[in-house]
Amino acid sequence: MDTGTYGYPKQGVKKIDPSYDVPEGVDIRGRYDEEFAKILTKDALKFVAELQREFRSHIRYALECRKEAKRRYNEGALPGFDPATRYIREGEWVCAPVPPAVADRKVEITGPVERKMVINALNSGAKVFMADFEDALSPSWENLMRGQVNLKDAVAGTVTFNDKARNKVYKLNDQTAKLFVRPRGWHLPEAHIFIDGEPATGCLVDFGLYFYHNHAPFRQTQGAGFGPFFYLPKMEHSREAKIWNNVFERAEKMAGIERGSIRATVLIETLPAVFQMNEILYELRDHSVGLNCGRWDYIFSYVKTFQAHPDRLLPDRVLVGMTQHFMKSYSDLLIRTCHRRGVHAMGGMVCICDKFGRKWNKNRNDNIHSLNLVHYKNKFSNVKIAYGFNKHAAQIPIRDDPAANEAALELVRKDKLREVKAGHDGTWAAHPGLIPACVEVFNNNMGNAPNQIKDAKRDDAASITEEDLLQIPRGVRTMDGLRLNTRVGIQYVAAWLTGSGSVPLYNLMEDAATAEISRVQNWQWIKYGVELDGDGLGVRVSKELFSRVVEEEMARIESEVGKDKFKKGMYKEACKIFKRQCTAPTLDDFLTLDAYNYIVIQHPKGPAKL
Ligand SMILES: CC(=O)SCCNC(=O)CCNC(=O)[C@H](O)C(C)(C)COP(=O)(O)OP(=O)(O)OC[C@H]1O[C@@H](n2cnc3c(N)ncnc32)[C@H](O)[C@@H]1OP(=O)(O)O
Ligand SMILES: O=CC(=O)O
Ligand SMILES: [Mg+2]
Repeated sequence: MDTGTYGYPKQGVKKIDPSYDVPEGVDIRGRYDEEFAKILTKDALKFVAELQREFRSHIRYALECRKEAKRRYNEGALPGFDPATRYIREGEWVCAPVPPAVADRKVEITGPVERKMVINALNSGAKVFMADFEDALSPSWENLMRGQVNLKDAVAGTVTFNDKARNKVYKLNDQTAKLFVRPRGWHLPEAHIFIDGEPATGCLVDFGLYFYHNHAPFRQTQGAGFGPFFYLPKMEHSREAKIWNNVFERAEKMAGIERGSIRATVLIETLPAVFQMNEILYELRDHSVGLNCGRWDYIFSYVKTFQAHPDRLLPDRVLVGMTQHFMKSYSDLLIRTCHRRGVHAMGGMVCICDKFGRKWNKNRNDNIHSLNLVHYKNKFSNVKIAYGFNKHAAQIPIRDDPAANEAALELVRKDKLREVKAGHDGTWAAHPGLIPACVEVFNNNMGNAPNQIKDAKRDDAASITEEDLLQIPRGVRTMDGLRLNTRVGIQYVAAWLTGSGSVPLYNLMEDAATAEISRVQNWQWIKYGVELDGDGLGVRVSKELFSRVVEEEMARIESEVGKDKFKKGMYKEACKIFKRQCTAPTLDDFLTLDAYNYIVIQHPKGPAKL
């Protein structure tokens, strides 16, 4: 098809729908857009289709293996180190040297591939910007394709954004962060691109299109001969890392660039993967720049892995912080593993880690509101319980309240101090407002050294055992926790359905990973009828109780966001999805898989369901 058929014909002539010029076997079902067509070129799609054809059976097999592992865990098995790969764990080998362009990664900012945020993130003063097609992005056709356009312009150095309402033009500074791109996880399909009659694998679309258009300029302007750079999410086993390694080799061959040019940091954010860290690095040893503690998905994965183990219930979400033994063991072992293999050990998304002694008093009564629990309120309004656990939350700046903002920043500094002292080479922040505080802590503790790979060997962590990594988190469960999970979960899904994959809720950052914790925790508590032992109420969670909590939290959301926004938003649909998932007899693997059906818009309109 030549480009002449794309446009709209002259007035009076019947409109011909423009369409993409596709290679054999590829069918684009997403809306046509001239800008998108510059990304969805025939050659770029040919590359994506080649990746899909070469790796689809490997991906299918890896996903089948996940199911098989789930079946074993559900029958009582525990994840652990694989005796068959002991030689890899015990062998003396190192990954390829870290490329000089990314030796220093002290502070990394993350964010969705939205145009203004891409510019702000690259200008933020962070060393790296992780541009996210994953936890922080709702994968609608528009978001994905605009994201590709934005990244292409960013790599070319030409990206601008005109905020007409504020009369402000955004453009890149002279000095910008280095770009890493995080494609979706293996499990997510791309329902707007069919290859040989099947939806494409989401991450191969994200990777393939980005790589195809950007590898050459990226290596020239950003990577000093290396790159592009990636973050790889949600893997459960080294066989998945092996697929990525092969994808990278295939891409390098296509581009005619040296093997080992592409580099990636793998997020260790599933419980099974913590036992595979050496094996994952080994598979990617020519393409690795380290591992990252994806702490939020990791907590989600703890619940998911132990979904059939009622003896391993999580306490309130805010209590599962980095000082819980299983979390500390995970981050310590990650540091040791990475440094032993010569690569970065990256910390996680900034959070509050606050020793707090919580008191029930009159000021907290709002949290037990209604549910006909007035008598409980009265009964317990004077009860004082000092729990002394850590409060754990993804922090962003608090506008309009300097004192609260300073207190939050202080907690961020503490979390970052813990990370840098433990030996992490860098950390994550979700907002530009947190970068100076994080930079200060890392610079103060690392001086001019770009990283701690050689200096923080953490040999003491060699003794960390399977028991350490699986230890049940301590803490209480409360009605507050159930309510907060519900209120946050529903609002997050509502935002996701309307195109926002990361949102500020109650002065904290929520994204797909944090929302997953809320969902699976509710599911677990309902499934096992847990007693809410933390607030002295002694109430057991049941479907009926949850239904009433949902009703009341929906009323609260409506009053908080206002009737108009509530009506126009997708709160009711979100509530339906969230409620169904929390009460399903078997746990859905991912919140976003079912929700994805709601955001697929195919052209010409066809059945959206996958
Ligand atoms: C568990 C994980 O996977 S963590 C990684 C995935 N999650 C993320 O990446 C979350 C990233 N963060 C965000 O999306 C945002 O910070 C939010 C949604 C939490 C809050 O966003 P907002 O409400 O817009 O924040 P706020 O109004 O304070 O923003 C102020 C300015 O900072 C910018 N900004 C905020 N966060 C970011 C970011 N992460 N990257 C770049 N710019 C940002 C805004 O665009 C805005 O710019 P402007 O003043 O030029 O208009
Ligand atoms: O992706 C990061 C996480 O914490 O999850
Ligand atoms: Mg994650």
